Amino acid sequence: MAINEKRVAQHFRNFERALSGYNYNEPLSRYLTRFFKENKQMGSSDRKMTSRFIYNYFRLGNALKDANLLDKLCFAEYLCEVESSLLALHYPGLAEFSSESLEYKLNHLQSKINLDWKEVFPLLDHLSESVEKESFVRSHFVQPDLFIRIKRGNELLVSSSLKEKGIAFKELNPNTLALPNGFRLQDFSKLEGKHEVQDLSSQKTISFMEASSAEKWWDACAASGGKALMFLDKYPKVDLLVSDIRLSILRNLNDRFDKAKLASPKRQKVLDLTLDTTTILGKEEFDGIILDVPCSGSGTWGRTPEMIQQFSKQKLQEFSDLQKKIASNVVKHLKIGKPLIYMTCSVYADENEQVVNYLVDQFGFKIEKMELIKGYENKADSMFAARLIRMR
Ligand SMILES: C[S@@+](CC[C@H](N)C(=O)[O-])C[C@H]1O[C@@H](n2cnc3c(N)ncnc32)[C@H](O)[C@@H]1O
Repeated sequence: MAINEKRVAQHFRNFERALSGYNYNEPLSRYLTRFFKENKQMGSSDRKMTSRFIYNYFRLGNALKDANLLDKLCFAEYLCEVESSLLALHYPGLAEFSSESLEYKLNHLQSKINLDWKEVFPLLDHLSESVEKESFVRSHFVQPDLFIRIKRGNELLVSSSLKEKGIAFKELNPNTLALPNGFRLQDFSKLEGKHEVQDLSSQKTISFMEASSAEKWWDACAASGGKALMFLDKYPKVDLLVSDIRLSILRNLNDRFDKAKLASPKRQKVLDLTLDTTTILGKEEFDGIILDVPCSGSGTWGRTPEMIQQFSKQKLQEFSDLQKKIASNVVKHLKIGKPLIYMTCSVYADENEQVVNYLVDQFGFKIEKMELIKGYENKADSMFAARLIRMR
């Protein structure tokens, strides 16, 4: 491979500039969109390389903290790519092994430069017990897939349209497809409203939400309705109340329902679940509550690796306290004998099993089903879900 040294140096300078302007107050993807808009002189290959470098850099998380920027990027390129001009230029000895497995390359860097995989991801000793630590950490060097959930009744139409266009996809079940990352679904206007972008593990949580037609349910942290859309696609006759602390996000929910050509849930409320909910809901009780609580999002950091360096024990404690408070406040609105579906997109026991155990101890819930859904085995996010029955 002939290396254009000037181009490689230019790509590295672009990366340095993009990185130094990032202040972590917004998602990296949004920052980069703005950065590219403000730097119109950058061509498409410059933009592509800057994105690649900055994402790969963040994938190293907290490892190699003392290494200089160029070295760190080279090692990240080694782990994340099978071919890299930057690596070939600066570390030709490593570049020779670029096409080896990730496991091999991690071991190689461990022996060569003391890279310790245990330093990549924060607070590994807090992970839910069933997470296999090394595989989980390793998964952060690979970009997850893009998953869609096909609305019931549209399975054939969506998959045949993609086939017609020669798009390679994996069918995981009739309603779930994995697509190559970066695939521009928005270019397929014909398919609008017939599918939702939704991670594989998130789709799996539907098995925790078993409901019956005439029931009344509450999605208490509905956000823009990812779970609500999935729930009502399966249980269209359930009477669903959706609420969130943010009014703006409920507007997004309505937009998504409009696009999906589904009637938005009739009952919507802005509700802060850390406060007394009876002022708004009175003594209302539900046949089921979906509680997809605010969390660290640590099961999704393969998509947002910029978050890895920002996390701390204190933040974890704050999330765990908030989750216990929110869960405690919704319990009184659940009928006895009915399920609370507690969910996070976190891999930390403090936000998962520990909150469930708290609910069991404080309110006598029975655990019907509980699982850390291991997305890292399928190029997907990891999530936690539990179906808890109120016994008293
Ligand atoms: C993990 S997201 C929910 C995702 C959503 N269920 C979905 O599937 O798209 C958590 C939501 O909790 C909301 N939230 C945060 N603090 C809250 C509070 N104190 N009371 C109610 N909702 C809160 C956030 O606004 C956020 O939309």
